[in-house]
Amino acid sequence: MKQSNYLNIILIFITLLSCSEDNNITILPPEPEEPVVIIPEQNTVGLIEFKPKVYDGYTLFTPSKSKKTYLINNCGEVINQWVSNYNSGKSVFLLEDGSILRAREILNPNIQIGGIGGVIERFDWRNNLLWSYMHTSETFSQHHDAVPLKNGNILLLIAESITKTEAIQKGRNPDTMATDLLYTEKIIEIEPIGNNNANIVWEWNIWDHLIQDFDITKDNYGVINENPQLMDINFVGRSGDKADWLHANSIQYNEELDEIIISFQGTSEIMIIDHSTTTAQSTSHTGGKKGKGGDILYRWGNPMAYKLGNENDRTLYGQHYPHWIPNEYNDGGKILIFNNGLDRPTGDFSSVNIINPIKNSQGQYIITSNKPFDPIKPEWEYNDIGNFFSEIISGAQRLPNGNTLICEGQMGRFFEINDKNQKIWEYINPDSGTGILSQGDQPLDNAVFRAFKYSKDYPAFKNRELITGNPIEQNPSMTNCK
Ligand SMILES: O=[N+]([O-])c1ccc(OS(=O)(=O)O)cc1
Repeated sequence: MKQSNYLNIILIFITLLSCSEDNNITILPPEPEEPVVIIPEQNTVGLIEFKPKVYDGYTLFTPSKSKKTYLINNCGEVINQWVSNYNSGKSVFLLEDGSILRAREILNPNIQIGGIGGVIERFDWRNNLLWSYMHTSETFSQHHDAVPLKNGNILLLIAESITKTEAIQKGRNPDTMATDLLYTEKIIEIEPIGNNNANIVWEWNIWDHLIQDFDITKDNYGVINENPQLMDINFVGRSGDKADWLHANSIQYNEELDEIIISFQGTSEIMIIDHSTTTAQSTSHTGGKKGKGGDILYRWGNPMAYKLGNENDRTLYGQHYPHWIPNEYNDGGKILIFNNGLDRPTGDFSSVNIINPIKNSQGQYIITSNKPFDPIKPEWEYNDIGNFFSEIISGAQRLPNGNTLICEGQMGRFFEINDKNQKIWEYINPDSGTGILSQGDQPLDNAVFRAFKYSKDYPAFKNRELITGNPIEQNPSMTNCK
C-alpha cells in the first residue's frame, strides 16, 4: 500500500474519533424492510409485480369495454366497485364525498369519434345513481373528459359539427374536407341541477380563435406564424381530410392559475387557455385575468401547427392527459404528459414527459418572436423502448412520494416507477370485452383510458369502513400480498 493511502486511512480514523467525541454522529436505525411480495411468475392478469416503496394508495379505473369502475389496492384486491348500465365513455373521477363521476358511452351516428361519451353519471359510494346528464344531439356530443371542479361544477369536452359552408366561411380549404362536416372542439362548464339536469355557466370554443392564410377574402385571413395565439384551420395534422380534425382527448384544470390545459391528438399539441373570462370574453381576444380572452395562452408539441419549425421541432405524438403536477409534489407546478408516440419518426414507443413552460413575473407565458414556445425539449422523460407503447388513450400521474403511475392504455396495463425510473409495481386489467378473464388467460381487449391513484388520506375514504374484497380476475393465484 502506498504511503498516501496509509495517511488517508489515519485521517479518516481521526475524523471519526473526533466526531464521536463531539457526539456528532447520528446513527439512524435501519429502515424497516417491506415484506417481499411473492407473485407467481406465470401471472398474466391482475397483480404482476410488487417491489418495495410502491406508493400506498387506491387505484381507480373504468375499463373501456366494461360497465364497471373499480377501486383496487396495491395487491389488486377490490376496495369498491360501481356498476353502470353502460360502457365507459372514458374518464372517471372519485370525488371527495366518495361518489364517482363517470362518462358513459352513447353512440351518436352524427358525431363519430373515438372516445365518445355523451352522458355523465354520478354514483355514490354504494352505487346509487345520484345524477345523470345527457349532452349529445344531432350536432354535438360530450367525449373523453368530464372534470369535476371544487365548487361542484363540471367541465365537459364537446365535439360540435360545423357545416361545410361555415367552415369555408372561416377559410377552410374545401379540398381538405372529405365530408360536409368539420368538428369544432368546445369546453362547457355545467352546474348540476336536480338529478338529471344542468345549467351551462361558461363556454369556450376554438372556433372563435381561428386563423388562415388560404382565402384572403375572409375576415380571419392573417400571417399564421405571427399569431400563435390562434389555430390555423388548415393545419390538418394527422386527420387529413376527416371531420374529426382536432380530436381533443383531454382537459384538465388548474384552480390556482384558473387555466385549462387541453390535449389535441389530431395536431399533436397541448394548449392552455384562460378560464377566468366570461363566456362573452372567451369568444374574443381580450378580457379575463390574462387579458387575452379565449385566445391560446400557451401551446406546445408541434410548432408546425403555427408555421414555426419543422418535424425536428416536434416533441409530441398523439399525446394524452397533460396536467399540472400538484405544487407540493416533486416537479410540482410543471406539466406531465403521456406522449403516446403515434407517428413518431424514430419508431413506435411511448414516453412520459415533463415540461416547465417559461413565464414572466406577471405569470404570462413567454414566446420569443419567430420562435416556437419553449422549452425546446422536455426536461424529463421515461421510456422503455420495445416494452412500452400505446398508440391511443393512456395517461400518467406523479404521486406524492415522487413515484409515477403510468397507464399504458391499450394494453390495460398500469405500472409504477420510482424516482430512478425503475418499475416497482405492475397490474394488468382483467375486465375485458369478452368478460372477466381468469388468471393465466392472455389479456386481450382490456383497454383502460386512464388510471388514477388516490392517497389513503383522500377525504373519500375518511370515516369509511373499507372492506378488502377479492381480486377482479377469476381463479386468482395465491400471493402473500397484504
Ligand atoms: O377505439 N377507441 O376506443 C378509441 C379510439 C380513439 C380514442 O381517442 S384517444 O385520443 O383517446 O386515443 C379513444 C378511444
